Amino acid sequence: MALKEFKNVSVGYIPDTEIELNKKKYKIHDVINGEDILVDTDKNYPTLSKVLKPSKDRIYDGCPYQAECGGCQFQHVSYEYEKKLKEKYLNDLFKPFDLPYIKLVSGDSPLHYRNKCQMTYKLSKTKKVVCGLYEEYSHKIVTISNCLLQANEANHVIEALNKVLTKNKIRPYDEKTREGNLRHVYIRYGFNSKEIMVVLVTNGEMFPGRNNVVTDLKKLNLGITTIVQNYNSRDTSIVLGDKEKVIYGPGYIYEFVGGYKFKISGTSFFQINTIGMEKLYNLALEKAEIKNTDFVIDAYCGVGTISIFASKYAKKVIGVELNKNAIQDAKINAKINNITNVDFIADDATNYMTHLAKDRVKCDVVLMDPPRDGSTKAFINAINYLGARKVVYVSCNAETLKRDLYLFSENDYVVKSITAVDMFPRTLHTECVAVLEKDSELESLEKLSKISKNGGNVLDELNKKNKNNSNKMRVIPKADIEMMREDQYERTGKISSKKYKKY
Ligand SMILES: C[S@@+](CC[C@H](N)C(=O)[O-])C[C@H]1O[C@@H](n2cnc3c(N)ncnc32)[C@H](O)[C@@H]1O
Repeated sequence: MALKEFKNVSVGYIPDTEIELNKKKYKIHDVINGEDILVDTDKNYPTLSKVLKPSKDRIYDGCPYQAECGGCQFQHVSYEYEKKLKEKYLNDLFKPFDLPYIKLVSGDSPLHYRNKCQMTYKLSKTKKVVCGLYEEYSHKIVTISNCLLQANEANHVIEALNKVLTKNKIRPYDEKTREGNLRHVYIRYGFNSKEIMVVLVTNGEMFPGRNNVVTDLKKLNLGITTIVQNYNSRDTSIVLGDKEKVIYGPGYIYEFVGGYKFKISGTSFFQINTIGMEKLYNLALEKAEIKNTDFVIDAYCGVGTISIFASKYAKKVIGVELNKNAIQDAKINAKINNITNVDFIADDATNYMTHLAKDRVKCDVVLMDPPRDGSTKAFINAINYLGARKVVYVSCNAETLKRDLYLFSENDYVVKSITAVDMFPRTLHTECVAVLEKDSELESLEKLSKISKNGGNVLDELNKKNKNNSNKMRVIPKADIEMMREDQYERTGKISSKKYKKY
């Protein structure tokens, strides 16, 4: 083994360091700033062999799969150190906005917090059915029997299920040959309801041995309340296909959060950290300062969780979401919680907001929680026309949040604060709650000049624009509407011709 020593390595926000070997650069994972390390240079890709001088922040009781598994990035450091790194990253990233210090609020225990688990399958050398997560940047499956982030209940089901699958000679799906049956198993666990949903993702509808697997699983009394078969025969790395069959139980589970009951189907989005989720929503609503006369829009609403949390403060809440199944669940969720001031609409959020803006609808507060790739320019422009007093932007991707905050700043909105909630301990991710206010033009200009590289020029532009528009009720120019529609078309490939109610 050829070993090479690197002293006092330097690490940024992500716990890896860059080394140079034969004029090529390589990333070495799982190191801490200032450590001396020994690197094995024999392999195709050099790897960490030994830490010669460990940092005081290094821990040794983290996950045994950390070196190979791509699921976590911080299992080798103390949780305190991880939080410090994440907080520093966020404060540096959002520095141009000149905000109060961004605090990272802890979500929950850093271990066994995930209510959702998703495993991929293969045959072991001894022909047993085993499962695990992918290696970083690859589709090589690292066999895992007890993931430290997943709920213990889900780990128990996975362990028992693997034995049942082996006994019934189930063939795991092979990505290369596209043969075999079982692709993934996806589990949802209700920490509060104690209900468990098992989704067997198969390569198409045919699943020989399915009935025996289900019978054997039920006999084990693991607390499984429903089993669903999801068909996915596409050549894709997306886990779930779009067709499913309920094999046992109702096909969904319920979960209780913040005193509300939520119905969750296999394909609907639900926050993966149940305790963190309640903290996140309460923080977002505290920041939103909703009044009982307010019309609130909850965009990208999923199964309606934030809308339902907001309903007790607002006069009316509209939730909009692309996934039709999630909207069906959201409507049921409002009903089972006896909430009558919330409506849900299945549509692309940009499309919906653009139509509202076109119809000169006004709203008071916008709550938005888009997926990782963030929102759109047209969505943000539309909020300007809807005149929301406040926007609370919940984001699981700080980079796209930053991009979108710039777009808000080009409109009449000022970013007031960002608070982060550590919903995903031991991984690189965090959830941010950004608060924006429609503010006096003067303050917008001042902020914009601070954050823009060409502050002076933008100021002149805005001064001109504001002079023309001052004291006038805004009328959306036709060209702007076309621009919004085009932008929306780029993202979704379709424009709805639906007509919308006015509120
Ligand atoms: C991060 S999740 C938030 C869901 C919900 N707010 C929650 O906390 O459970 C983002 C949601 O946006 C939905 N979504 C994705 N693209 C969308 C679009 N273009 N328009 C509306 N909703 C969209 C997804 O289906 C998902 O439910």
